[in-house]
Amino acid sequence: MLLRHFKCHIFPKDFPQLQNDTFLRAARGEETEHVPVWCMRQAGRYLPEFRESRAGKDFFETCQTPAACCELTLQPLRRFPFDAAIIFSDILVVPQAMGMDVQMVAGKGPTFPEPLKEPEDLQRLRVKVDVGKELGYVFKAITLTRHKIEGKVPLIGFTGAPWTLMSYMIEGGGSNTHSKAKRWLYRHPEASHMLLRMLTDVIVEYLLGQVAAGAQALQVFESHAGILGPVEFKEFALPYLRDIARRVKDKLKEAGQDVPMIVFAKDGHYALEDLSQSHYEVVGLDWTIDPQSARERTGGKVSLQGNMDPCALYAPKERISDIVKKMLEGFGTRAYIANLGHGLYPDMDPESVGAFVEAVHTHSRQMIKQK
Ligand SMILES: Cc1c2[nH]c(c1CCC(=O)O)Cc1[nH]c(c(CCC(=O)O)c1C)Cc1[nH]c(c(CCC(=O)O)c1C)Cc1[nH]c(c(CCC(=O)O)c1C)C2
Repeated sequence: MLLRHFKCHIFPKDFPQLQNDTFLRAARGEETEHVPVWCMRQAGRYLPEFRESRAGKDFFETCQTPAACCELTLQPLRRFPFDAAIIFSDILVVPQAMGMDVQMVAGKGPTFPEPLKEPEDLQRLRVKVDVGKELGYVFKAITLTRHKIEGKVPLIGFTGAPWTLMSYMIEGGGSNTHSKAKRWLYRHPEASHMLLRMLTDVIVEYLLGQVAAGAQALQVFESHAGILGPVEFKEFALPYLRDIARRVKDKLKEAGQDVPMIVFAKDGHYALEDLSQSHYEVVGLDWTIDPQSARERTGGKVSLQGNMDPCALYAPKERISDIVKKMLEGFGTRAYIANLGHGLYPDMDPESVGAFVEAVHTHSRQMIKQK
């Protein structure tokens, strides 16, 4: 069913031609004239126009309104010469599609009023999720944005990874220890695997639907990798990350499509070697990893993305420029996508973001010319 859905959606959309494919080429390890750059949470509260658009509106209602998602996605591009855009949405729309209630509580963040407590609670989840019906609003937002972006830069689709989503579904929201979710791993390993498999199935369809709708790259956020150790990561996170990439790629190949995939496992430095052999073209890095050692440990198998400490944006402009230069020297200019090591924070100065983008472009152009 999916492939049919797929084929009839991929071709007739007549999207404007892509003008800047630097990000896609870097993802594939090809030469570029400058290092491409984008920021996680670039569509976010550090922009006054974002705060104005979001004011007084429910967060998930905004996610369900394609025109609003499109506008929020495009806002940062009007200010800065980013080389990619990421669709405005949230990772928690997947648990919603599986039948869970998630609300955005002011001052607290996303909250599940009835989190999963015991394995029996898995029965509350939808057995078969109709992804087109439940998440069609994301696909519409992607298609609309692909048109409105006018081919300026590629559009990235995304999802949360199974372990990260599982931990939210059990914790009921953000957590410092994630001990409720980790309790499942140690006490209910079979039910944990069952939930992770259910999530994986939905995520695969969700990502394929995003590509069919117009996404030109896909990022998988394993934001809670750091709460696991190497043993648990190998058992409860890595197999599902691999399965997602393999299944998505197999289906895309059948449809004659090739879309680069990025895996970002926050604080998962212990898994870097494994991640670089997980069928993703790009491995995203947080700032706790030294660029050179990341290159050595991934052995030239993948492109790398990251990893300036977001807090470096609090530094004066000249210092940001120096930090960027060092980062570029560490990673090298080939097979590299500049980004922060995690998302932008709401109190960051848009001008510093501009300085970051400019420093990446200016220094990398110079370095590439001197090669
Ligand atoms: C801007 C925003 C988003 N989500 C949330 C906000 C802030 C709330 C608001 O603006 O009203 C709530 C929002 N959504 C979430 C949180 C974190 C909650 C917590 O764990 O405490 C918050 C505050 C959950 C979430 N949501 C997301 C992640 C993975 C990335 C990461 O590690 O930060 C996670 C963990 C993904 C996400 N979320 C969002 C994007 C948009 C595109 C972009 O990056 O520009 C993306 C990619 C958008």
